[in-house]
Amino acid sequence: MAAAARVQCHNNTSFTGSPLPRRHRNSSTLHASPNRVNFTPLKWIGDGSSSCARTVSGRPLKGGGTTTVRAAFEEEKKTDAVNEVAEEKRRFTCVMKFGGSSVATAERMREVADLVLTFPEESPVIVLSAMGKTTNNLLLAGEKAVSCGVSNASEIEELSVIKELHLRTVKELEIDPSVVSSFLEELEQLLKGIAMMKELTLRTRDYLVSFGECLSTRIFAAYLNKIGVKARQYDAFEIGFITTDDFTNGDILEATYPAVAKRLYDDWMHDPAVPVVTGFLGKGWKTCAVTTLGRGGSDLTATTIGKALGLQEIQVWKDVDGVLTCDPTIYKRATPVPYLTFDEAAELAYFGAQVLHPQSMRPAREGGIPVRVKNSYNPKAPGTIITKTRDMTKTVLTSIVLKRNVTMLDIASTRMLGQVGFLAKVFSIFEDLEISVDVVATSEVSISLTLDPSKLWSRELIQQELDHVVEELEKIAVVNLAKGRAIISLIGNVQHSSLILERAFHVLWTKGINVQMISQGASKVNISLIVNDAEAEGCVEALHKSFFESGDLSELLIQPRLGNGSPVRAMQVEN
Ligand SMILES: Nc1ncnc2c1ncn2[C@@H]1O[C@H](COP(=O)(O)OP(=O)(O)O)[C@@H](O)[C@H]1O
Ligand SMILES: N[C@@H](CC(=O)OP(=O)(O)O)C(=O)O
Repeated sequence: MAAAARVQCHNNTSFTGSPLPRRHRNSSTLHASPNRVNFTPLKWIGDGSSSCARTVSGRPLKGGGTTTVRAAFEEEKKTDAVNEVAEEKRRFTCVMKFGGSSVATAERMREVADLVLTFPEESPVIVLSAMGKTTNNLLLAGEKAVSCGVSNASEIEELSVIKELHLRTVKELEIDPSVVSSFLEELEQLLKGIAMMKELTLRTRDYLVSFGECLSTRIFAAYLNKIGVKARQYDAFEIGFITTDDFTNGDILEATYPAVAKRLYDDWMHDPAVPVVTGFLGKGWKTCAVTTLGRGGSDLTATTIGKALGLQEIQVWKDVDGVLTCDPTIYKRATPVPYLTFDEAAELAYFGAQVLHPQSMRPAREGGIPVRVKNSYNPKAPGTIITKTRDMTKTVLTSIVLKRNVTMLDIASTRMLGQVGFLAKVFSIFEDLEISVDVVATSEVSISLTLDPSKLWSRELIQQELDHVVEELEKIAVVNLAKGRAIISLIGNVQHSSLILERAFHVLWTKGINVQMISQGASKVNISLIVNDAEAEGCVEALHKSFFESGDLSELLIQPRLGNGSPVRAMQVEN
């Protein structure tokens, strides 16, 4: 990231300003001008009437007469003003998002603040998630409130955990507890309200979980101010993050980009301060109520800001050394993947790698902004850099992703409808019921597909919805429903699909595993295999050993030959 310190201006020259107000900077620099944090000392200061005048940039002025000198000086001032506006617009260089694990305690908040200050040439926008497990605790507290009775709402264990964590944090960071106290009181009132109503709607659920990010960002901004770094807290739903009204899973609307850019730039021009923005939250465009972007949605907040401000880089700081070859909690010998394309990262996230939010690559890809995944516990690790393209010549497999608890449906046509009508009808049933389909394999008269469990909120609902789906499908087909399946997604270069499949099937055959369905995504980076859930972890481990721990697979790549016998050139996958 240090390399990114040099900021590229619109006019294609570069400057090395330090717009980040920081404790090391003297206050006269900071307040040199209300609109400028970065004050470039003039090499020559005067009224421009001297015949031996030099320009502010130190170049001798052409011509000697007073009028000429003054005119040239005025001209340079104008150019400066234009450049200054260009510079001001380029004030923010990157967005730095820190997840819950990165800001779990006071100690972690201190370390994150130090980390931000380690890059003195950067001028970041900070995005934070809720501290540690706060989102989970808020959700549990809400669920308990529904049935605990008003008089017991204050005693909900998770409420005490949340209060204790945030009050301890402000105490340890030596900041004013009023930063959080009114929020904690309001949270308790909200839980009493839920207890009184005996219901927790999705809208209330979103409002409830928003307390997590509202608290963490207020604490962090107060801490930065305390250590002399001027910072300003923002609730995303107040600064233009406009979403659909799909509570718990809001989709960012286009209007967000200009609105967020305007607000952050305007505030910066008026009174520069490091923005500290709540991740995960938005405002429904019709209801004007607080929405959330789906679990892990702070990544999406960060990439949205990156695109809105046209930043140089989007950084997402996690508790792992980047995107790994598989989930380290499934198999601990996973290793970092240094480079990924947006396509690979999106596919990986969509198929269940918790490390990135599934939608978060979209704004980065649209804005052409590189995303760097780093470890806040180990900042020296290079991490993963995600870009539009990368050299895929030697890439076979990049990562293995496991999605558990998947339901598979085999749907065979009763031939009441023609081939086209059959497929259309099947998918319209899923559309009507708003059920998301993950992996599909189809023949003329039968379809096998899997349903995404995370799109359905609770277990009861899953059963209810499944019954409904089967009922509808049985009007046109014979349906076989199989629960307890898992999707193993092999993310890599599908140009080498034969090699990938040969390896994968050999490994699974050796283990006596029966693959129940296979699908190759149109994205050209994903091959999905469906196996029994109970066998899935063992499969991932065996596949990992074979693909990543037994020599360089690229050496096995046989240069494909064209018809005239010449080798195919190195391939660059375009997304
Ligand atoms: N392929 C993968 N690479 C890295 N981490 C993964 C992968 N798959 C799953 N994970 C999990 O994602 C976690 C990091 O994501 P997340 O919990 O969202 O971090 P944060 O809360 O810090 O944003 C890791 O601790 C790891 O367990
Ligand atoms: N706090 C929210 C949003 C988020 O992005 O969290 P994290 O960055 O810790 O995954 C959640 O837990 O879903």
